[in-house]
Amino acid sequence: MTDAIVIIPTYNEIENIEPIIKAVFAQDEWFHILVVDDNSPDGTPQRVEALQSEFKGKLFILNRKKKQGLGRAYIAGFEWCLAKDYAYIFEMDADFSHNPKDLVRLYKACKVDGADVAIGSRYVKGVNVVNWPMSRIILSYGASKYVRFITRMNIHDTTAGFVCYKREVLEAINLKSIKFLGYAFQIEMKFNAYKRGFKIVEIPVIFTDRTRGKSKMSGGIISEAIFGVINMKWKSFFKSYS
Ligand SMILES: Nc1nc2c(ncn2[C@@H]2O[C@H](COP(=O)(O)OP(=O)(O)O[C@H]3O[C@H](CO)[C@@H](O)[C@H](O)[C@@H]3O)[C@@H](O)[C@H]2O)c(=O)[nH]1
Repeated sequence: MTDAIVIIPTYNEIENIEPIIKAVFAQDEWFHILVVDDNSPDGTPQRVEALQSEFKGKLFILNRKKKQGLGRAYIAGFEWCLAKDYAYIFEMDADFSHNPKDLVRLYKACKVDGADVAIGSRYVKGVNVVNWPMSRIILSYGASKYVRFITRMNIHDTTAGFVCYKREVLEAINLKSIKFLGYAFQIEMKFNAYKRGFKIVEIPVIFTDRTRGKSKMSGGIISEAIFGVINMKWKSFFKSYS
């Protein structure tokens, strides 16, 4: 019986979805996968469904009606996983920017070494990013520094999207209260775990930019993060995290 599931959010990932599913199952035969798709028009959900008979009982898909952002997709995925009895719930991109081989390192950090949240971190020592344009590195690294300054969280990679959460963390966070839609969602989740005193560790990983398909990064996602973080910190003065 497995205790771990990897959530992979997808929007138009037809070129990546089959290889990433196979790469995850190749790491650990016990991992399950939940793909959360926002009605991708490129056939991503149909490709997942076609693979379900090959990976019976361990590959699941949550089909959502329309594109509502990374945050909403993950919240729906977390709720799905919490309704089952998974103890370790992962976030991972579909596009191989996160190396599936690192899944086991994050898993062990939680299961063996006792972390509540294990972050696959690009910025523990310097910048471990391959093939990103300089503008994107500056944006991401700058965002992490900015968030660290505003929130005072002792985390280097606050926007990381490669994370293992212990079930208890997701149960403690009021998921309905998580408002951000884009990558700021990643910051809000970590802030909530940090405020509640959960043990958060950063496992150094190398992030490699996608070679297939397109990033969904947009100006709206950036401004949500810039202004949203200040708002989140301000509201935290009046909020109880117990
Ligand atoms: N279901 C769904 N999935 C989405 C949506 N937007 C993005 N995704 C999926 O979420 C994953 C990450 O999206 P990308 O658009 O590839 O992200 P990125 O630009 O490479 O951004 C990376 O860096 C961010 C900032 O550091 C991270 O916050 C982010 O998680 C990711 O690792 C991919 O699997 C993509 O298909 C959405 O609205 N809905």
